[in-house]
Amino acid sequence: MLEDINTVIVIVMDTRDKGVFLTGGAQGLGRGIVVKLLSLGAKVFFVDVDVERGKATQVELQTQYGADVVFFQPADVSDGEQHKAAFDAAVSTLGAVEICVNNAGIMAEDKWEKVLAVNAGSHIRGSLLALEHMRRDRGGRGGVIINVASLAALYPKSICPSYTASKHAVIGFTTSWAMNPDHKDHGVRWCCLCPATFQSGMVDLKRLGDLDTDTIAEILQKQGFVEISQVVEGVMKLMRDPDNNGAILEVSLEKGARYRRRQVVDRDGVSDLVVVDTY
Ligand SMILES: NC(=O)C1=CN([C@@H]2O[C@H](COP(=O)(O)OP(=O)(O)OC[C@H]3O[C@@H](n4cnc5c(N)ncnc54)[C@H](O)[C@@H]3O)[C@@H](O)[C@H]2O)C=CC1
Ligand SMILES: CCCCC/C=C\C=C\C(=O)C/C=C\C/C=C\CCCC(=O)O
Repeated sequence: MLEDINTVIVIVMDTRDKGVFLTGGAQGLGRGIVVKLLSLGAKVFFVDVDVERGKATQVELQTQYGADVVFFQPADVSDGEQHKAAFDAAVSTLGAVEICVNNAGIMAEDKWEKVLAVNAGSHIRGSLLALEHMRRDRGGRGGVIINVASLAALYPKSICPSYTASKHAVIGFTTSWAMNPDHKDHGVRWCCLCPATFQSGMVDLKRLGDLDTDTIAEILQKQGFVEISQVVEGVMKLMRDPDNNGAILEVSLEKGARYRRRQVVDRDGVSDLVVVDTY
């Protein structure tokens, strides 16, 4: 009797020896992603505007993983020149960048121009720098760009309109590039991460400008937090599947990690968008 064997072989992106450029890696989610990638054998170049914390993180991680696999450069990614200089330094240090994580972000409703410059501007610039470097049709190796958005990219949030606008911009930009007809030639995948609230420097109520901290504390208490480790696993999920492009991955307490939308790359080109869920 013949057995019915349905074997599905999934080849995941191997992160070993891959060059990674990440923004906002000194603490919080960025640091969590750096640690995970180092544990999987990647080489990471991270930047942060917080010089002291960045240096301390570099020293700690070099002691644990080796001086030749993790590098920190101070940079304010709302400044185009600093951002480009840091990306160029990453390429010359690592040889090539195949994974770019645009993670740096701020919440400061009283400084909306800065919020847009960091949360949207640096994600757009970082993506374009990475695309230009990675694209196979111009001599690169292909790769993946992960843009860290938020649940606030998917819903209106009356408490932080500028932050919400900046995150909606990230989704619009990333998913539009994912539909680019040259995808097959350039070989660069585009993904967005949309986590719910997790404990980090951003959830320091002293840093939230003139927002009503009592109300916020009450809301956060009621909602609860996802773990950074869950969010980091979401990043890995986006990164690993080499056919995954145009994905929006939500990570929430209620639903765990689930795709809102993704576009699977067909070997002959870019397939139709697969709408997994709508809101
Ligand atoms: N904490 C949360 O609940 C959530 C955060 N996010 C997003 O996750 C990302 C990471 O945030 P967290 O880890 O929570 O915050 P965090 O404040 O702990 O870490 C952010 C890092 O980015 C750095 N940074 C800020 N502005 C920068 C600039 N101009 N140039 C370079 N580095 C800069 C900070 O110095 C900091 O080290 C952000 O994009 C944030 O919007 C998304 C959903 C939920
Ligand atoms: C001003 C609210 C502070 C919330 C905690 C700090 C950072 C959270 C960043 C996020 O990206 C979390 C995702 C979405 C929540 C945004 C605001 C929460 C407001 C409450 C709500 O309407 O859900």
